[in-house]
Amino acid sequence: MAAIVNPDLDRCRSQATFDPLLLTYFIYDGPEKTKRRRFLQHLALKESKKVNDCQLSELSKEEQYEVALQKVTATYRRIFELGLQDPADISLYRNTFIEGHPFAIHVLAFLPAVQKLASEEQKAKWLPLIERFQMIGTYAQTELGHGTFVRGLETTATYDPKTREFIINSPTTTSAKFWPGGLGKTANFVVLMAKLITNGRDCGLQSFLVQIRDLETHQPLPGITVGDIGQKFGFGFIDNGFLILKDVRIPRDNMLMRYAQVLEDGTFVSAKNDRLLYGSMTLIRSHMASACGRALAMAATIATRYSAVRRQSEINAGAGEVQVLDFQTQQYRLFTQIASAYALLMAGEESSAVYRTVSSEVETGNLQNLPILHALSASLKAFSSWQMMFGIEQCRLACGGHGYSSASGLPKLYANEVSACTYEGENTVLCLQAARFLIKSYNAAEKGEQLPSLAGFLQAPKGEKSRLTENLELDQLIAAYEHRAARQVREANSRFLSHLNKGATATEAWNQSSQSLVEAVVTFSHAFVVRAFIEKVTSSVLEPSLSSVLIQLAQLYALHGITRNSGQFLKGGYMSDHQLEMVENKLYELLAALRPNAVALVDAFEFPDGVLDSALGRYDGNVYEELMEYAKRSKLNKTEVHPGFFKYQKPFVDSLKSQAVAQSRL
Ligand SMILES: CCCCCCCCCC/C=C\CCCCCCCCCC(=O)SCCNC(=O)CCNC(=O)[C@H](O)C(C)(C)COP(=O)(O)OP(=O)(O)OC[C@H]1O[C@@H](n2cnc3c(N)ncnc32)[C@H](O)[C@@H]1OP(=O)(O)O
Ligand SMILES: Cc1cc2nc3c(=O)[nH]c(=O)nc-3n(C[C@H](O)[C@H](O)[C@H](O)COP(=O)(O)OP(=O)(O)OC[C@H]3O[C@@H](n4cnc5c(N)ncnc54)[C@H](O)[C@@H]3O)c2cc1C
Repeated sequence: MAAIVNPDLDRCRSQATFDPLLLTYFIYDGPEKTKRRRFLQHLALKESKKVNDCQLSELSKEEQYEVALQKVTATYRRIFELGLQDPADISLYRNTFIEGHPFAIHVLAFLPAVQKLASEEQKAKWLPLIERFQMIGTYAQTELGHGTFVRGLETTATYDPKTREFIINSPTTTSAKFWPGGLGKTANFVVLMAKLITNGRDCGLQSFLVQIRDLETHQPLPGITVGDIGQKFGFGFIDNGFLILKDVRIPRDNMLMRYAQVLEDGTFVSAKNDRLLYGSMTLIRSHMASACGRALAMAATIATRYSAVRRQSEINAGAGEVQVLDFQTQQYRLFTQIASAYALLMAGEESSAVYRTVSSEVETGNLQNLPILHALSASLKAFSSWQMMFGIEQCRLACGGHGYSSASGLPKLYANEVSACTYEGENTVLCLQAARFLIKSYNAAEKGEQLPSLAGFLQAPKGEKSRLTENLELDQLIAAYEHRAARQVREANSRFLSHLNKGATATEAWNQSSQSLVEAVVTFSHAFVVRAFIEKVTSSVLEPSLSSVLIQLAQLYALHGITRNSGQFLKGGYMSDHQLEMVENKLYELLAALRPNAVALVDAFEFPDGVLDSALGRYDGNVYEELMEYAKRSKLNKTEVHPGFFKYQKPFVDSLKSQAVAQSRL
């Protein structure tokens, strides 16, 4: 029987000025892919429930790990049975079946690392085993003492030409591998980053395939100490681990030898470019804007549906309590996050496309565009994870008290997803990497050299004024963001030069201008996202009713960024006070204009209830019934009177009672 939909939510849906199905097609690349998506999600949810219907967030870390392992093995069993081949189908099916799991790094980093770093011969030997989970691995780079500064890693791999083996050691406490996902209890192999020493010479960081556990007993192999690192902020279902290696011998063939090699006699043949070693990090970073967009879209769906159901306070006295979605402040909070979610999804498509182009060039030995890919993937990873982090928290706050309850699904979403600001490179550090590219490009532009299109905005003439009018011309919005980015890069460069001129070394001057450099990179990424959003919307063939709403959303995204960073747009008189005031007025107008479409805009993401896992974000809006059910399921309600009452509370109260009686007798 179809559930009765909350009437307020129903009315919101009927007010939409466009067909949300057309938007779903736009998001998921057409009717065919949407149909397939629905089919796979339906199948995954049905089967997932059969395997285990408990909520991971209600379990202890140990229980979460076990259930996640149970579910991920069932997921992949079904994936093989169904014969799913397309990576997009596989990740959709898996991510619907289970929210997170201990095989994540096997799939996302171990497999790609072997694909990218192993020779053809090595790939032929290992990939079939890895793909069929006969080898389960993780990516072991970070150590207790170093994550960011990869050149500072201390694990050593010393070549012994007599036995043609590498001897792997963790020589210090800080050299223990620490954090790799799946290392704690799951993996039996690692791709290990270690300092290669051969013929007495330190040849820098290289990658090695190391077996750490017996394939039958799963016991650590001799010389291996391995375990889980304990409770974390989120990600309870992943066993991030530590690993200490003592005189562990691996055959020479286990160095991943696609780019660099050690010959039998110990001669080192270096790679054409050392940075190719970082390929699997670049892969994940390139896809993170989409992942962040998805997470923010989930939060925005929950908070928007709830805000349509929640009635509180009156706007006009005596006219009855309104849906909280009618408050302008709520619209500002939520519609800007809906816009951000769409913006990150569009930018993610663009950065994945850049990844595909450049990585196929790299495959053919053309490394010319690698710095561009590195700068884009690093900066966009940082920008999108920061926007997502801020956005999910805004959505949670927008749900008032119930947003603080785990029933909302928002605390766990935040706790899991916020890690994206740290893993695959701490955000600030990645911004500083992208800053190197921008500063080099800026200086090249000053010399009149041709720039890659990604940095083309640096060539725009200085001293321009914004021509943005009340029509909110899309090209003028892009121009405003690119002008701002160019100016921030110029300012950061000037700061750097002024420190140099005062006698600082280049590295000191870089450090003294680094906050300014990070801000310049943020403005660069922001401009990239604004352009990607606008170009995607304007270059797609859309029904006018849909296109006008998406344009409003893109305008809202751009105007919101201008108002939040108005100082940077006013600098040098680029925008006038009048224009800024107009931008603010237009932003408020857009909030009102988008109000009838808010629920349809989030419905179009088509997150099934089983994926949102939120009492507040249910499609049918039966929020209060579900909150009450959730409360009743609390483990504390299993007994009417908790044993703690007799153990602690009553003795305490009684002791005070008898003391009071005793005192009254004095
Ligand atoms: C069909 C597609 C399938 C897609 C599958 C992927 C899907 C992914 C979706 C993901 C979404 C959700 C996932 C959720 C699950 C959780 C996953 C968690 C995974 C976590 C894994 C990890 O965290 S692994 C560890 C990551 N560690 C880091 O990132 C370390 C950060 N540090 C560094 O990268 C480097 O050390 C450094 C760059 C900061 C410094 O390096 P170094 O000391 O060597 O150098 P320099 O600063 O001197 O720079 C030297 C020059 O090299 C250039 N450089 C640096 N890095 C790169 C690179 N990656 N590529 C190219 N070039 C690079 C640098 O710019 C310098 O150049 P110059 O300026 O010219 O000198
Ligand atoms: C959930 C999770 C999963 C992970 N999974 C894996 C995995 O599978 N495999 C793996 O190998 N690792 C993994 N990691 C480790 C992760 O990649 C590192 O934690 C990350 O790269 C940050 O490095 P760090 O911890 O050394 O931070 P630090 O570099 O110590 O950062 C501390 C502070 O110092 C600042 N800082 C450091 N260097 C600079 C600099 N040069 N300039 C300016 N500021 C600087 C940072 O900005 C930050 O504010 C994971 C981490 C997490 C949280």
